[in-house]
Amino acid sequence: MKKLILASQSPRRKELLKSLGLSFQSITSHIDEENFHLQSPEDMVKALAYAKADAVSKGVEEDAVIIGSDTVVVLDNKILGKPKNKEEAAYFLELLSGNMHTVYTGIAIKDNKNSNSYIDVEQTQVYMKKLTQDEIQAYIHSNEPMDKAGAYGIQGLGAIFIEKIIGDYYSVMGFPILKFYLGMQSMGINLFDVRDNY
Ligand SMILES: Cc1cn([C@H]2C[C@H](O)[C@@H](COP(=O)(O)OP(=O)(O)OP(=O)(O)O)O2)c(=O)[nH]c1=O
Repeated sequence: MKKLILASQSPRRKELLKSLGLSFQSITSHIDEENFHLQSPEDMVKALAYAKADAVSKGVEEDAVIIGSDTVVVLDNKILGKPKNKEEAAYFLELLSGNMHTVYTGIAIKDNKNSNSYIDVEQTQVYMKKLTQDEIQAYIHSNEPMDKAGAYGIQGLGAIFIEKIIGDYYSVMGFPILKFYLGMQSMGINLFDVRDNY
């Protein structure tokens, strides 16, 4: 039976995959994300998602399917990853305040048995309300921004700042569920069978 492996340490990705009723193991990949910064956001998140899956695939058994994902926030051609400190989190939130930005999430699935892979990217537009300095500081104080691309979490307290989104909510959270389903399908793996048998 094939084994499902999530090449991620992200609690959000684990939670979303779990919500589909899938059993999986998660293994953290150690990729130097700095090497991927010169490309377009689409290419960057696809390359990073694949690099994470590929790195983990090398250390696991042949009969495994490995899933990698990567998320960035983009505003006016500026790529915002995870803030390095609270000052950078405040800077990111000031940029996003009152504006529309795009969240890009790449997904890669690699079947270790035949080396087949699927790589895709989802884009979602997010509209954030105008934030006051007090709101920015109070939000940073909650600590929620620190491990998240763009310094906010749509699924947590950050939800209070979101006016609307156009696109896939789960992709903003870090894992594009529909693309995952379609990707598995394109590789000849039926998620309904996986739920029951893996
Ligand atoms: C925009 C946004 C991002 N995020 C998160 C999803 C990702 O975990 C994180 C972006 O960082 P990533 O570098 O994509 O992933 P990660 O380092 O958390 O985990 P791994 O590389 O092991 O898979 O930002 C939210 O949780 N909510 C949001 O609204």
